[in-house]
Amino acid sequence: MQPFRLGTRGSPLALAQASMVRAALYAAHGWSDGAVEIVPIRTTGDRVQDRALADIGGKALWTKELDRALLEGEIDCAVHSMKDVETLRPAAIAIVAMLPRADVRDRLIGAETLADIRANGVVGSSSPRRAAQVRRARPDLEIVLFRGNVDTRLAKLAAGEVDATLLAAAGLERLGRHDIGSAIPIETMLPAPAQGAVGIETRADDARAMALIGAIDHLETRTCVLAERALLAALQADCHSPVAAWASLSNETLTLRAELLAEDGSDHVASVITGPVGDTTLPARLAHDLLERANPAILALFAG
Ligand SMILES: NCc1[nH]cc(CCC(=O)O)c1CC(=O)O
Repeated sequence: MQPFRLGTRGSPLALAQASMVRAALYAAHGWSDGAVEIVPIRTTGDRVQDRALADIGGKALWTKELDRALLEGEIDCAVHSMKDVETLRPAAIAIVAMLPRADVRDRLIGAETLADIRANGVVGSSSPRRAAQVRRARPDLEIVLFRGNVDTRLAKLAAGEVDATLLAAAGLERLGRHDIGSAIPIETMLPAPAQGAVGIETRADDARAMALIGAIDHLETRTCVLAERALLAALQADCHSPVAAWASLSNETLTLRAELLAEDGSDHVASVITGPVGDTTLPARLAHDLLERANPAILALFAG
């Protein structure tokens, strides 16, 4: 039988995530070694390292080549960090499953807490959300563009290019580097929508792949992450928009928290909504509340 082909980006983090999906498929279906083939696909986002991804085409940079390979049948499914997947997906592609979510927090590397970074210090980040949240806590800090994979960033930090940087705990964990830096509490730094979640997409008309992948879905994770993505859609946020969101689920009750920030962190608006998990109006209602209370400087970054 032809192996089940699992498309992924080729970065160390992406390959680690693809291996996790392969292991989950082996466990769910009792498949033996070789039944799944990991197919690395190079994306534009992997090639361009010197500019913020928001400035060169946004999240599509990570998905375009994988979408093409999926739609043309070169792969049977595509594995993504859900954080990097555009809010609006082609109708022919379905987000079928997510692995159990990892730690959603950011980790600070180079200092124990934001308060410990030296006065007027420099923090490396290319995330509008992290930049705004850091400057809200520490308006004296300078934020400089910082991209590249985890090892590249850590090397730049070690070389003294910056005093500190921030990385998702989930990515560090998956690379076996969970000991690096210290976790920033969610109350200080609400994470990016979908942070910590690995998702798998198939063609919407491929019933076999949908069933095989559906078997490894972690429903709680998918429910929460889809609520966070629905919020982004309702906000008409793009990757320039400093937005944080985190949904959690307990006893069939969904709690969705979110925060919109001014780019320089000088202003923000935060809100939370709670309701039955089946109530699909929660994300749009939260978005409405946030946009209604946001000042013009924040509003300019949202609603298209
Ligand atoms: N934008 C890059 C990216 N996409 C997903 C992760 C981490 C893994 C995750 O959030 O699931 C990272 C690196 C980071 O933000 O530190």
